[in-house]
Order: sequence, then C-alpha cells, then structure tokens
Amino acid sequence: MEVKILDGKKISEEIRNHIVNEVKKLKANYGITPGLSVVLVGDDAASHVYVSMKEKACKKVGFHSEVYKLPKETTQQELLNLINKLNNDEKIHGILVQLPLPKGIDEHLINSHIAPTKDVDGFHAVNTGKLFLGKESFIPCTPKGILELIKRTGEDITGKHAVVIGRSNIVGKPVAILLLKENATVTICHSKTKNLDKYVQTADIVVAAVGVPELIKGNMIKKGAIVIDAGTRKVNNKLVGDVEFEEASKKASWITPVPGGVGPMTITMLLENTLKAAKAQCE
Ligand SMILES: NC(=O)C1=CN([C@@H]2O[C@H](COP(=O)(O)OP(=O)(O)OC[C@H]3O[C@@H](n4cnc5c(N)ncnc54)[C@H](OP(=O)(O)O)[C@@H]3O)[C@@H](O)[C@H]2O)C=CC1
Ligand SMILES: Nc1nc(=O)c2c([nH]1)NC[C@@H]1CN(c3ccc(C(=O)N[C@@H](CCC(=O)O)C(=O)O)cc3)C=[N+]21
Repeated sequence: MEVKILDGKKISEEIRNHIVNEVKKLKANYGITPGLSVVLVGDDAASHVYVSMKEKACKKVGFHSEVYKLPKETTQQELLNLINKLNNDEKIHGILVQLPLPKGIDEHLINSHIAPTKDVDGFHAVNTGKLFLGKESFIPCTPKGILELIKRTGEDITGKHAVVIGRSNIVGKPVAILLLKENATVTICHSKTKNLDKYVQTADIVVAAVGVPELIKGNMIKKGAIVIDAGTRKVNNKLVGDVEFEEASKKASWITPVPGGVGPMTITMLLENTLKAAKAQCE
C-alpha cells in the first residue's frame, strides 16, 4: 500500500480560501473586520520568524493585524497594561502572546489576563478547563490543526489506539484530550516513559510532539498507521521532525511532512479562531 501525504500546506490553502469569503461576508453584513494582535517580547529569532508568518497570513485573508514588538527588558506589569488595552480595543478580536516569554515574566499569569473571548491561542485556564470538560471553547491552534489533519484522512477515529508522544500544555495534553473526545483509546508518552517503542508499535494513530529529531524510528510504526509529526527542530539549517520520515513512510498509510505538515495548519487554525472570535461579536 502506497503511503499518502497529509499536505498541510494544501489543506491550509483550502481553509484559508474559505476564510477569505467569510471575511467578505462579515464586512458586508456587519461592517466588521476580524482583528488580531500579536505580542512579541524579546529577540528570540525563531519567534520573530513565526510572528511575521502570522502577520502575513492575517493580511492575506483580509484581517486587520497588529504586531507589538517589545524589548526583552519589558516588565510583567507593562505587558499586563498592554493586554488590558487590547482587551478593551473593539477593533481587536484575538490576542496572542508569542511564547516563550523572557525569564521573569509568568506565562500563566499573562495568558490568564487575556479576555477568554479573545484568547485565540486557547491558553487561558477558562478555555483549557472547557476543553477538559468537553465544552465549546477556543482550542489551541496546533492540536486543532492536528485533529483537522487526522479527520482529512477520512478514517474513523473511534476505537483506534492513538499514541501521543509529548505532554506539554500547548501540544501533547490538548491533542490527547481532543482524540479522547473523538473516542480514540489514548496513551500519552513522555520523557519518563519506559519502552516507548512498545507503545508506538501498537498505535493506529501516532502524534509526535517532542522536539527530538527522528526520535520515532520507521521500524516502530505499525503497518497502516496514521503518523502526525508536530516536531520541528533546526539541524544544520534544515527543519527536521520527530519522525524518521523516509522509513516511517514505508509503513504508514498517511504521514505529515516537516516542513509543510502541522506547521502551516497551526497558523490556519489561528486564523479560524480569530474569525470565530469576530463572529461571536456579531451575535
Ligand atoms: N508545528 C507547530 O506548529 C508547532 C510545533 N511545535 C514543536 O513541537 C515540539 C514539541 O513542542 P512543545 O510541546 O512545546 O515542547 P515541550 O518541550 O514543552 O514538550 C516536549 C515533550 O516531549 C517529551 N519528551 C522529551 N524528550 C522525550 C523523549 N526522549 N521521549 C519521549 N518524550 C520526550 C517531554 O516530556 P516531559 O514532560 O517528561 O519533559 C515533553 O512532554 C517541538 O519540536 C516544537 O518546536 C510546537 C508548537 C507548534
Ligand atoms: N503563543 C504562541 N502560540 C503559538 O502557536 C506558538 C507560540 N506561541 N510559540 C512557538 C510555537 C511554534 N509555532 C509554529 C507555527 C508555525 C510553524 C510553521 O508554519 N512551520 C513551517 C515551517 C517554518 C520554517 O521554515 O521555519 C512548517 O512546518 O512547514 C511552526 C511553528 C507556533 N507557536
């Protein structure tokens, strides 16, 4: 059986075209343009690249987009003041504070200051709590994109064994909750897991969100498995995922490439969440 590639770039393109039309309707019917503010503190090079990708994506679909680039000396209070201002700004429907934040700034405190209705990253405790309870909420972008990719395979998730490698609050944990909601049987692995290969070998769905290049070997993959690789790490100036792509492709039924898989979907889901936040204002 030939492996099929889950092309995150192509799927993103389709979804973004749909968003363009939705934005036009929102403008025509309600005079509202979805607005996103991205806040970047410090001079982390990768963060600057990601933020400019987000800004470009917003402009392309017709959103109003603002980027606040603050120096690394910014105090927690100054950042809270900016968030307060954005919380009260009618033009702004979504607020995202790019992670990681410089040392001395409490990430959870900052995220909990964003109005839950503008929390398009889904990192506010109200939104993570709702996700846990199975209630309607803003779902974090990378996990949301991963679920969308799995759904695009057309395979039924119910009863499948999904193995998630990684338990961070922004990828691994929410992905596991989403898969559980879809009735998968979910195993979460992490750095203390013994015999990782034994778990991966029994997985119908593998989601790798670790950040260790090619940790998941091709020979661990069960024949016919769906393999989603969220990992991105620069090695010799090349972006490498958590999965040994060539070898895993010989076993998988579906697989995501790195780059061009989960990454573009993350940004597309940010656009979807911002559109959703803007629409909620019209109700
Ligand atoms: N494409 C995209 O849009 C995005 C990609 N990413 C990428 O996804 C990856 C994960 O990101 P993030 O969740 O933020 O990372 P974190 O560093 O927060 O979490 C990594 C997780 O992997 C686990 N882990 C580390 N080493 C091993 C190992 N040898 N075996 C098994 N598990 C291990 C850790 O376990 P423990 O909890 O025990 O420490 C932890 O749970 C990174 O490469 C990141 O760049 C992240 C966000 C968005
Ligand atoms: N508050 C917050 N929200 C985030 O969503 C968030 C964050 N902080 N901090 C960092 C991570 C990382 N992240 C990525 C987004 C897009 C790509 C992406 O599009 N990657 C391209 C390649 C990009 C390249 O060439 O470097 C791809 O995989 O094809 C990757 C990673 C969002 N994050």
